Amino acid sequence: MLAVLPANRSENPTTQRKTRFMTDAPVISPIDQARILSEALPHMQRYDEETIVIKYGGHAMGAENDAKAFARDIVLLEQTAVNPVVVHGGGPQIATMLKRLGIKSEFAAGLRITDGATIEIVEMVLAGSINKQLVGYINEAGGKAVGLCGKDGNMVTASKATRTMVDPDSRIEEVVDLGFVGEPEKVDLTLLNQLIGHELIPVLAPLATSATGQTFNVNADTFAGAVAGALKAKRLLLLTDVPGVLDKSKQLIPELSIKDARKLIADGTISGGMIPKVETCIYALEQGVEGVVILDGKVPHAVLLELFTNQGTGTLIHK
Ligand SMILES: Nc1ncnc2c1ncn2[C@@H]1O[C@H](COP(=O)(O)OP(=O)(O)O)[C@@H](O)[C@H]1O
Ligand SMILES: CC(=O)N[C@@H](CCC(=O)OP(=O)(O)O)C(=O)O
Repeated sequence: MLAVLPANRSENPTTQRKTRFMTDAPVISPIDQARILSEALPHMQRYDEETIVIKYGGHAMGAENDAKAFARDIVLLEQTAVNPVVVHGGGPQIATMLKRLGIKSEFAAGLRITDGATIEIVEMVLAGSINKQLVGYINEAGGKAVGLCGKDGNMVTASKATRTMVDPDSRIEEVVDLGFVGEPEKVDLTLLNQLIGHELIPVLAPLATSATGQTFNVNADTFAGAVAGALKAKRLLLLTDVPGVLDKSKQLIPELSIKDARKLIADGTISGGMIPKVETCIYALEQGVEGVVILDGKVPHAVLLELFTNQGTGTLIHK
C-alpha cells in the first residue's frame, strides 16, 4: 500500500529538522537543491569505487564544528561509493602539548626534530587524542571509522630520515640529525585492504615503525603520499590552512608542474611545512596517483567542492 503523505509536511519530524538546518544557510529553493545534487552525478560516477586519500592537516582542523563538518563530508563520500582514506596531522596540537610540558621543539626543512621525550608526546597526541577524536566525529555522522597508525599491522615501515641543510652564513652544507623522524620505506596494504570497500573508513595517524621496532614520527603529508602511492589512489587531497601554493606575491598558483614546483622550492618561494607537502605531491604523482591537490581545508565543504563540483580549488600539481 502507498504511504499517505502527511497533510502538513512541517509536522513531519524529518522535514522539521531539515527546516531548522536551513535557517542559517543561504536560501536555496528545493528545485535548486535537487539540481545541485543532479549536477554532482557525473563527478560521483567518476569516483565510484575509487580510493581517495585525504590528508587533514593540523592547521586545517580548526574548531570542533569544522572538524565535525569535515567528518560529515567524509561520511557523505563513503555513502556515494567513494572509498575515503583519511590521514591526519596534528603539528599545532603537538606544539601546544610540548609547550605545556616545557619541552622545546625545533624544525629543520619542515620536519620536527624528535628526541626521546618528544616522540612519546607525538604518539600520545597523534594516535591518542586526535585520531580518536576524528574517529568519534565520523562515527557520530553515521560512518564506521577505524582509527589506526602506521604501526598497526606493520602498515608503514620507515627508516631514519636525514636532511642536508645549508648554513645561511657560511653556505656550508651540513647533515641535520632529526632524531626519531622516519621516512616511509614500505607500505603493507594487508590491513587497509580489509577495510577499504567494506564501508569502513580508515583514519590514520602518521607514525611508523623501523625494522627494529623503533617508533618514528613521520610528517603527515609524507605519510599520506606513501599510502596514496601504495594504494594507487585516484586522488590525493592535502587540506591545509592556506588556499594552496602561493607565489612570491602571495597569489594562488592554480596549477603547477613538477618541474616548476622544484624550482619554487629551490628559490625559497616554497618553504617550511609547504616543502614536505609539495615533495609528497611529486612523489605521489610518480607513484601513479592520478591527481594531487593542495587546498584550503578551512573552506566549508572543501572536499565536496573539489570532488563533486566543477569548481576546482587550490593548487593542482601535475607531471
Ligand atoms: N609558497 C607557499 N605557499 C603557501 N604556503 C606556504 C608557502 N611556503 C611556505 N608556506 C607555509 O606552509 C604552511 C602550510 O604547511 P603546514 O604548516 O605544515 O600545514 P599543515 O599543518 O596543514 O600540514 C602555510 O601555512 C605557510 O605558512
Ligand atoms: C616529522 C614531523 O614533522 N612530524 C609531524 C607530524 C604531524 C604533522 O605532520 O602534522 P601537520 O600535518 O598538522 O603539520 C610533527 O611532529 O609535527
